[in-house]
Amino acid sequence: MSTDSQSPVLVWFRDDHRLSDHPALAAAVATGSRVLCFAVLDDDSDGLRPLGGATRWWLHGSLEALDDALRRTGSGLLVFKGSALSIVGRIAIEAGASAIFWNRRYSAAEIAVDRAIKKHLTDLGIRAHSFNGRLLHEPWTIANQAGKPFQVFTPYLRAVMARPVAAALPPPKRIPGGTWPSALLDAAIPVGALGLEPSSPDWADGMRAEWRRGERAGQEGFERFCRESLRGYADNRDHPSVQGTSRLSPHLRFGEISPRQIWHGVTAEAAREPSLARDAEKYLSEIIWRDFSHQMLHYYPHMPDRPHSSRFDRFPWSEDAKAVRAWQKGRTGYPIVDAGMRQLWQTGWMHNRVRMIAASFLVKHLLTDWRRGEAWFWDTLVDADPANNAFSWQWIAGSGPDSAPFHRIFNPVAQGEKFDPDGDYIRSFVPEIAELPSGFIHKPWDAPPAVLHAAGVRRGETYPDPIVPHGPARERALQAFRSLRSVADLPS
Ligand SMILES: Cc1cc2nc3c(=O)[nH]c(=O)nc-3n(C[C@H](O)[C@H](O)[C@H](O)COP(=O)(O)OP(=O)(O)OC[C@H]3O[C@@H](n4cnc5c(N)ncnc54)[C@H](O)[C@@H]3O)c2cc1C
Repeated sequence: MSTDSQSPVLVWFRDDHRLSDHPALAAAVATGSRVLCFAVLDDDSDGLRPLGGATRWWLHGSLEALDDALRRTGSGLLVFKGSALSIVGRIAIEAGASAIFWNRRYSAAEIAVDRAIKKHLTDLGIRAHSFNGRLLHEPWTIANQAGKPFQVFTPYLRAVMARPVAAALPPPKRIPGGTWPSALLDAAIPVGALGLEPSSPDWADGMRAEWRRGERAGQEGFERFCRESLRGYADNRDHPSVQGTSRLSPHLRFGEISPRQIWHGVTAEAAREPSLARDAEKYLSEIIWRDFSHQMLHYYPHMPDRPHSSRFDRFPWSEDAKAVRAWQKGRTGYPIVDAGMRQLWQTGWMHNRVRMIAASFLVKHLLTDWRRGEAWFWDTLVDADPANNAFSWQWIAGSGPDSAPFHRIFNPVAQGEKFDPDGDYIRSFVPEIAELPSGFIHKPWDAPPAVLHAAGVRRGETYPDPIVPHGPARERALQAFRSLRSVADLPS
């Protein structure tokens, strides 16, 4: 790739906040030109969903860490705010750039923005080069025998497993940074002035205590996972009181580690130690779920907004604001649901098994439209991801492609007893019932008065009774689902 060696080239970072395995950065450095790096906080482009509170908090630390890493390597990061379409052309012209490099994005709205920018730059004689830095395989590279996107995960998984994954690139040793023109230095906004971190009130203490943001933290987290938790992952991943999963989701969300790095790292572990094969395969299948949900969002851009299966268009959702509030605050009276919702509020993350239980409770026990839950997770998860979040909510609601059937309704007590048998997870997030013996921790309402008294629990006062009884709520959900079927079966 040749460029005018007098002119700088630009690298536009977008949710790929790392130096290693960054194909756009590597290609920019390979030109031999000076390399100027920037990011854009874009809350304004049509169709791009503004970040929620927790991801804004993460983004602050992620951009600071990226700037720091770029500075240590010879460059640095400028951050601009506004619609990318209006800003990126201006940056390229004022910087006198000969070319711009970025890693591709996959939602329809993102692609539309990128295409428009590319055209604008090309008209100006500035070359735009794009790469895959986000997925194992881009959506259009995996198709079924009819050349169509897979709708079902298992054959998709098989197709991916049969393919090689491109090697992960090393970080550049040195980036030949350049000088930004003063007009752009003036237009850029220091990360601290972007207003990404909450101030009054500052609700991020729990997240600060839980997480380190940035590439180094992501890479170290991955090494720790391989050392300590990859063995046993297939069994432990369902137990929320065990450190059994990688907790890499926010790092993957912001591209502080790439799926290729994970793929090759885990594959190498399994090659070194064949007894890890089952755990490695299970873990890689989760990384493939991530690719699959990105493929789905790419081909079905409505995924966050409306049911994929149109029969759910007329689902008789109920609007019980008080019940939704109790769910959000972790006050439903079902300890496993409440523990999950409080973990989410305190730390910005929730264990996958508990996400499934809590989401199912909202959609099926409370008959709340899954979009309400999706929006709450979007605002509160540090890993809130347009593809994974929407796809997972539709999966739970039964309206998505290859979903759990609607009539599979989790019993929150049985789920708690199965996956948190001693109640350790519940005890860490629902302290007001922590003294209950394990036999009652999942159903405090069954505990005799003496047991409640000894544990300092006053039903309905220190801890709520269930806001809906399981049996009737389950019946109501099934009834609603049946009504849908009969409506769908009517001749139109
Ligand atoms: C209702 C609901 C909403 C969800 N919303 C999100 C979201 O906004 N962002 C998000 O990253 N994940 C989401 N998930 C998927 C999953 O819960 C998280 O990816 C996982 O809990 C993250 O923890 P981990 O990194 O320790 O996972 P691990 O078990 O260590 O998995 C490794 C990685 O694989 C990917 N992955 C794992 N499970 C899934 C899955 N079911 N679908 C797609 N990718 C997966 C993630 O990138 C994850 O970091 C959601 C699940 C549910 C049920």
